[in-house]
Amino acid sequence: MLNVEHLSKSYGRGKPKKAILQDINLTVDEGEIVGIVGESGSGKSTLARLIMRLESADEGTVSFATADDFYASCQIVFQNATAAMNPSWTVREILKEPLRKMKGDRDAHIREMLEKVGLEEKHLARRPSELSGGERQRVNLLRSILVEPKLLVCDEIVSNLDRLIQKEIVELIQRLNREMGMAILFISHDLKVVEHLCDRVYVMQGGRIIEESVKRDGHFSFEHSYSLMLFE
Ligand SMILES: Nc1ncnc2c1ncn2[C@@H]1O[C@H](COP(=O)(O)OP(=O)(O)OP(=O)(O)O)[C@@H](O)[C@H]1O
Repeated sequence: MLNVEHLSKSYGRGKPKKAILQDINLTVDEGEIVGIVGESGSGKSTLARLIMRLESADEGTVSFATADDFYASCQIVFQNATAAMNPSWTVREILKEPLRKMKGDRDAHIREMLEKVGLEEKHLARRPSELSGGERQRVNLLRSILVEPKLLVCDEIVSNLDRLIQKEIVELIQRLNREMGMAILFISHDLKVVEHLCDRVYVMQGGRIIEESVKRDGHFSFEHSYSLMLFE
């Protein structure tokens, strides 16, 4: 469904420029949950931005099988739910915004989807500051899935949450995948969460994908020394 081929990106005006991504190749199939792991600075978020067309690549292509309306097919959730939301808006206003092009009853659609992420109607009248961290991340997630995308890119979405809320959000992602058939590209440096959640994983180091593994019997297996060290 998502096909990334030979993607490269550099930043800076100097020569040589700083290479951030080099010859990245990856796929996400329909209904799959795919992880991307790697240490801080390895290029994971840059890759997410390129996949979402928020920035252009220097070389390579990102293609999406059902790309007739990219916005409706592919959505992203970022780590910092607080920064991602207008603090003066109510949850209802925040959720209505991505549906501005929708024909029909936007309120009814929001009410129907609220339940999918474990929120209630009482949350609609609140502002982000009146929600817990877990509730804020649910609103953030809900905002991205209201258009029922085929692919959801999650960039470190459980990183700043405590273990219990992390678990709830991971279960929520699993449910969205199961019930809505949504494919997930889950970017994280939390290897435990990735091993639990993902069917397949790519390991990034220094802007390159150095290894890929498919989960068997609940575990990934690696050969590259860097991946072995990460997952040790
Ligand atoms: N707009 C930019 N201009 C210049 N350099 C950038 C820009 N965005 C990212 N970088 C650099 O690209 C490298 C990769 O950053 P990126 O945020 O993609 O890594 P990451 O793996 O997501 O890290 P983290 O896990 O800490 O978020 C870093 O060295 C960063 O400083």
